[in-house]
Amino acid sequence: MAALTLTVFVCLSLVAIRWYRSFRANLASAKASGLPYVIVPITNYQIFWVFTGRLFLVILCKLPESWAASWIDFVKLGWSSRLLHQHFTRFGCNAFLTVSPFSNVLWVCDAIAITQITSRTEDFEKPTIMKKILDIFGENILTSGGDDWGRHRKVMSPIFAEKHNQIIWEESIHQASHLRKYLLSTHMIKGGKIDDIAVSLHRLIRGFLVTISPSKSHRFAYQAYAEFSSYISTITRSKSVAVVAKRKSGEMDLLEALISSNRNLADDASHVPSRSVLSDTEITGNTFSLIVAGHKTTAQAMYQLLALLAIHPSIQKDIQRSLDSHRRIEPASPSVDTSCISNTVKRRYNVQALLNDIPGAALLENLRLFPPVANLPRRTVRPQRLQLGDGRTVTVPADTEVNITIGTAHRNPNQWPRYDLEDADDLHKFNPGRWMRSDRTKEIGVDGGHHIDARAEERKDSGYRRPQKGAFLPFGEGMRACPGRRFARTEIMAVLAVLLSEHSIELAVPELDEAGLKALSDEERKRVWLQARDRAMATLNATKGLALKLGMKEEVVPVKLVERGKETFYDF
Ligand code: HEM
Repeated sequence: MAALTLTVFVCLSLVAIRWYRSFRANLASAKASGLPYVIVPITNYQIFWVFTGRLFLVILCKLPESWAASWIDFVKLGWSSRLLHQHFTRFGCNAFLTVSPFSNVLWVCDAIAITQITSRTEDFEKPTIMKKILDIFGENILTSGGDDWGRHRKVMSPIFAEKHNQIIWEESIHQASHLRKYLLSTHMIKGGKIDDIAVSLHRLIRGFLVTISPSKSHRFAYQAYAEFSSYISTITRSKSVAVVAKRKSGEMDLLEALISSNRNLADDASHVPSRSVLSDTEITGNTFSLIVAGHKTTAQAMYQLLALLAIHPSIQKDIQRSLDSHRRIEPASPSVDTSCISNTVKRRYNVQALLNDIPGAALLENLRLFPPVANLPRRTVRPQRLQLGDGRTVTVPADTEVNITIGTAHRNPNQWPRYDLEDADDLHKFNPGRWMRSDRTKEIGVDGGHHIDARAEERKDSGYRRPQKGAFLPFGEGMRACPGRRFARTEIMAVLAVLLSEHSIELAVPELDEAGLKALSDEERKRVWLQARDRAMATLNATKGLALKLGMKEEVVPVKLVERGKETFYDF
């Protein structure tokens, strides 16, 4: 027993010495960096903290405020989405370091610095923690780096081509028509908790693939993993067969296009080294990456936009007017037959016209306020010089975890013009008008920012005001920017067209049925509406970053779909 105690004591002492040394080194490099810094006991990047932090936080939160006030926020996941600019203001800088025995973390919402970080992909690389989590079905575009990433991107690029937009539009219209039918039959999306496969996958990782664990959730997670693996393999095999038949006709869906692109490179192996071709496992990994990168992000953006429109009926009206004005004149009756909505809407709208008008501006404003990807993680291997917007040049130490806080960058008062000069809270408000070049009613003062176009490609297809480069990046920036952004925008426009051309989305009040709502006096109705609106806004504001959702159940805003003109709350 004494020997065991001694061994444990020696081991713990060695670990403590190691941590102390590493802390000293991290502190010294933070001091030399020229950046403000704060000392914290742990970083969110420690995998064991990601999964157990909530337990320890219960204890840490009981510490006297004088001990913990300076650092407690930084050990909580998603602090930047909740507190936004608060700590940046405290440090008087749009970038600062947290220093711990494990690593230094750079938190940054400075547009000039962000642009350098996202463009210097070798200096600021993707961290390996993502790799451990997202490689479970095979290496893929999300987790690879350097030449390997180039290989994945090259094989995948044909599936993001403009010509596939039509498939996306049509399929989205089709799916949205089902959603519309569902909403009309069940009356509302009930407020409640979200659960999905991502939760199961998260549990799987947390359970360290424990197939024989006594925990029900671990076993459920393993089952989800096994079923999903088998689903992806089956679908990939069947698509491989389909590709052979469809290769000439050019009528391939996205997965078929991916497989075909890989085969084309394989056929061309005499000109291209064969290592540019993806293995079967990598194809499976990339199929999974599309689901991870494309599904949750777009679903989240769509949900938030619908909730915001239910909270802002007058903006919803503007969108409906825009849908009306962009509706092509049909030779047949303009009234919509519910059974064939997909065909009518498919023919009626031009997605680009919608993107260029209020619906597109509302989407941008939604992505500004609630970017589905809240943080972009990067990492330095060597010390890196970085220029900040205030003119200073600092040195980010080697082995620093870099965290671009997108949500904070999107509401950074130093980089964003105010739309409404009289409203101090303007940047926290949903105001699609701020994007419209034609809306010159309230011209804006910019503190240190300029209106310059972020991407030539996006400039081409929109008449929007563009914020300073690095200040708006819901789809990332630089070489690793989201290749699916056009898809996402098309999908979301299709959903708006199907749901809002003949109907309105309204906040639901689960505690009152239709009869109860009808019986209310105007004054009571207004009170109920204001309460529902404040509750809904609080729910949206409490939404944390997407990555966090992998392990958490979140409240959603309850909404319902009603015929246009028969809304309960439309006149407030
Ligand atoms: C509103 C919806 C979406 C948002 C907000 C979004 C956001 C992002 C962001 C921020 C990144 C960059 C990550 C980084 O730099 O670390 C990214 C990358 C990526 N996205 Fe999206 N995305 C969306 C939809 C989609 C869709 C629909 C697809 C596919 C169909 C997709 C596929 C990808 C892929 C493959 C990457 C990795 C690119 C690379 O590393 O080269 N995304 N996305």
